Amino acid sequence: MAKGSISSLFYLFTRKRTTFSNLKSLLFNHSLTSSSHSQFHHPFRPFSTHLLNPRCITSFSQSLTLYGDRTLPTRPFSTAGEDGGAATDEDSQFEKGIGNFEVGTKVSDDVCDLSENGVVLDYGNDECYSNIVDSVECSNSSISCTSNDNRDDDELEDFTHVASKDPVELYGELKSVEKGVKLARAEVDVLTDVFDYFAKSGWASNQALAIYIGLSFFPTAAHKFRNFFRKRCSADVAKYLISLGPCDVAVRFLFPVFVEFCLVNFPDEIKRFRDMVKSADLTKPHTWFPFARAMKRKIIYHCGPTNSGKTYNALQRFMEAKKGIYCSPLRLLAMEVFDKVNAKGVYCSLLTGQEKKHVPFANHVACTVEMASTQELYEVAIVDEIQMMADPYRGYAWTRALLGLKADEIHLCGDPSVLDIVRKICQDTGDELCEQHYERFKPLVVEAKTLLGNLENIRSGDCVVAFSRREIFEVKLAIEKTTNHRCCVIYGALPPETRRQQANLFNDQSNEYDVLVASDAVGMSLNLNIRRVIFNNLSKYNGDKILPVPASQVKQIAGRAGRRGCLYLDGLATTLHLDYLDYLIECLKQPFDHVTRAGLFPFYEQVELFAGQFSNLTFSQLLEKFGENCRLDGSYFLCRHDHIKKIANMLERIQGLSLDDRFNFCFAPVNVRDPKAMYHLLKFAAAFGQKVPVSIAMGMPKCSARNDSELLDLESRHQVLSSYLWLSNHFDEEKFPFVKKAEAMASNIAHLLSQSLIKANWKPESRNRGKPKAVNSEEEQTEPRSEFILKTEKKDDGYSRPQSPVKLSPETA
Ligand SMILES: Nc1ncnc2c1ncn2[C@@H]1O[C@H](COP(=O)(O)OP(=O)(O)OP(=O)(O)O)[C@@H](O)[C@H]1O
Repeated sequence: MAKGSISSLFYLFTRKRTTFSNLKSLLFNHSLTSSSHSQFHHPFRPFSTHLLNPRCITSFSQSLTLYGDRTLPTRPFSTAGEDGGAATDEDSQFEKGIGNFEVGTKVSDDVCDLSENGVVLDYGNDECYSNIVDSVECSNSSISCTSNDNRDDDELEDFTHVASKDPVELYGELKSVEKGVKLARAEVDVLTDVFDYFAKSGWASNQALAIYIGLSFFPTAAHKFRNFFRKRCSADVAKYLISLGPCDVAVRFLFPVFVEFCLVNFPDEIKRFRDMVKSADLTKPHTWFPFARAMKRKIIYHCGPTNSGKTYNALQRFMEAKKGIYCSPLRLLAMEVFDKVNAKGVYCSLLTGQEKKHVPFANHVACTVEMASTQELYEVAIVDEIQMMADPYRGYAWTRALLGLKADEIHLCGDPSVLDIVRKICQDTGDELCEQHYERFKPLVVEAKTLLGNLENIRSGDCVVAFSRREIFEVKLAIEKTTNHRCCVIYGALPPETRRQQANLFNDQSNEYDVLVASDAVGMSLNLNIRRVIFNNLSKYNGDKILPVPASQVKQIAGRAGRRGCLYLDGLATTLHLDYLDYLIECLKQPFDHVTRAGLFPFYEQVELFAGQFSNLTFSQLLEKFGENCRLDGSYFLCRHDHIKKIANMLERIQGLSLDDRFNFCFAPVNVRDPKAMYHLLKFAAAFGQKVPVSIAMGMPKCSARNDSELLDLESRHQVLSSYLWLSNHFDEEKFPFVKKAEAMASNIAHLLSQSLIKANWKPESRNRGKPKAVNSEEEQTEPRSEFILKTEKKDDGYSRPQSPVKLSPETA
């Protein structure tokens, strides 16, 4: 008997007694020793790569170096959504992958015909296949013999001529064969095991990604391949595989033939998966703006701390230019620039998500950064607060502006934290970068005495900074109770008009409102007559836990004191309590962070392209899948979009919305933690979906707030109107015919809010019971009430004294 046959029989004898798990451990042992038999079984053959993606070649050659090692090669690209960790858990990956791609899968005729063509053996159907697998899985007997990997050399037939066969040639031979060799049932069982092993191979499925066989489609492809192969394979090839048994060596022998098979038989599936991968490709974002790339742009980075004249200088160039755009992080700032520039005789329009104020003959526009046009040509563009490109939620808007603005000169204003990343981006875009470094006009002095925990030490021109709405009103109440000072308040949930009114009230020296109590919303660019910034505390709730306020933010806020042009010579910064002083000093001493990645988010067109690959996913699932599958360069991160998914989920059951509509609705500015705002958004979307004019469906309060819940109600109502106006600007205006009414209502409510704040002297309530509304910047956050109270010390005056962040978090100790 030939050596090969002996070894086959030997294998066949043992396989029936092998449990599936033992088979796995056997294979594990086998793979550890596989290098030893590679020398006589399978001189590793290069397979045809002329049709393959270069990635395939790279990853395949990587795998060569790992040959005989159990480590799986690095996946060529991120497909976490499909395999969820294929490299580490082959079985679970196999389970996960099965069937997902089956929907709509079209197998070419050649493959479909196989079942009717030249059937030699009778177990090519799925039932038989699963029975065979089951029989292996159900067997409980343990292994009592060694695997074929441990056989003596002289037991083995020489299969070098098979092992070294060119895969294209081998595939050609298989294709041309009418009828394969007739095998005994036991031999067929072995072959089935070999192909079963192949179908479950993490290595093979991973490598197949390089020819765009997705992980979910891989089992189907492997199954078709098995049918094809088994019915057409020649005696020597069959014997060779039987002699190998189910092992990595067999997988590596089969894989190149499998590649040829897939390229011929699954062009549609390959194209579909390639399109999906391509559509989730966010690499090289600078190439998304070919017109901007065709321009010779000069980037001027005005780089320095707060109050150093960066924006002032950039605005000088803006006003000199024939045509300019100013991109602001906040509506409020866009409005300020709009007013300032027009006051200087330079016609300038205003464009924010909520309002369009077109000034006749204006060539300039002040807009919020998300609204910046990448179509228009400008002489000068300003992108203010450029460090926001690292913002986890909104960073993409700054990145887009930097990459896409078509302007001869682009002035970036911001701190140095994103300087490195801007340098890198300019290298990619080929733009000239010119750095202008600035120093603060006035020194910032830290008052070591602090307020010793006593708000009676408040002085005129002080700004107390607190990090939640509740705290702001508590502090205001305490100051007004214990001193003769009156307080203005500024926080993110207030409409820009109200914030502006409060800022003017504070800046105006002729009234009694000489103290400001504000959230970190005060940190961005507002020009305020602040003598001293006092941190009420230096910890804030980040939506998950209470953490120390980051040093960059502390600097930005403290920097508001003593701005050029204000009444006070020096800028002072201190804390309410001595406990915080060290942390404040530490923050102010710290150099700026060096951010290495900028935010990115796909355009609608990219999401639409991606959506084309999946017919049955909801928009939220689509975003999830995109997030899992997208590829990014090392210089970028995908911006967080939890709030978008939240809205997407809420709108899921609304009929009549296209993908485009959903995308737009999900970007509407709404506090996802405000049930009233969410409810109205849902109503707007429902009406829009029914193709009826979207009405505001909300009454107008008659008077200013008399308590905190009425104040909260006004804030919510303003936000609903703000969403309505935003939607009217992002959809066909005919669908939102009550714009004028919404504008009037919003303006009235902003006025009522201003009036309410002047007399507000009540204890703060929370919007959601147990979850007080935080007011930190534009991105509102909430904090768990119970946790917060737990971490504060109640004082006799009813004012809560928070603990030092150093005590709250060991990270800062
Ligand atoms: N050359 C100047 N002449 C007159 N006023 C100036 C000059 N430079 C700056 N200012 C004023 O100084 C204040 C701070 O300037 P600016 O807003 O440009 O600083 P910044 O560095 O951009 O600060 P931030 O980062 O906080 O916005 C502004 O009120 C501005 O009008």
